[in-house]
Amino acid sequence: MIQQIYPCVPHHYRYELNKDFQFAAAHYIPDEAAGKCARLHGHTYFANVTVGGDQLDETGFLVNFSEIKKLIHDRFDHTSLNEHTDLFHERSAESYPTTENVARIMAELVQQYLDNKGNGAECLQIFLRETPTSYVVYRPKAGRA
Ligand SMILES: Nc1nc2c(c(=O)[nH]1)N=C([C@H](O)[C@H](O)COP(=O)(O)OP(=O)(O)OP(=O)(O)O)CN2
Ligand SMILES: [Zn+2]
Repeated sequence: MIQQIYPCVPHHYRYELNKDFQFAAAHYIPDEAAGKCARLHGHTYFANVTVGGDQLDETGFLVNFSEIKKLIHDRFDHTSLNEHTDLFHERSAESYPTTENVARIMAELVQQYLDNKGNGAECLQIFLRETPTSYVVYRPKAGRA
């Protein structure tokens, strides 16, 4: 089972939920500067999604753990990230499937789901490990005034 200490995100919500899961995916970074990563290769990504909120739903959930996993896992597992052209493309570096961009897009997908759910929950952090030695932490609200 995935067991790891993740960085804490500061917030004032009463509830904080975390969901760990993994997915296997291929990708390449479409830029020669990426070196060996410009060639198609694969990873088992390990993800931790952090959601905060004050209001539970009628089931007593902030959000169903399994829905958080499904949102990302069902979409990306055993796929090539570069083929998700609705999310990733080669026209700008902000849309290359780098760990940073994958983490940000995961946060956006989770937040869209939470917005539709309607109990004010918020995606606070994505921890995304691409290799045993490389990971990114993305916090949607960090850097805002
Ligand atoms: N800032 C980023 N740097 C790199 C990314 C990235 O997404 N963001 N991606 C890659 C490659 O895709 C690669 O899969 C990961 O690179 P790296 O950590 O160098 O992988 P190694 O397993 O070779 O690492 P070692 O610790 O040297 O074994 C590259 N950079
Ligand atoms: Zn890679």
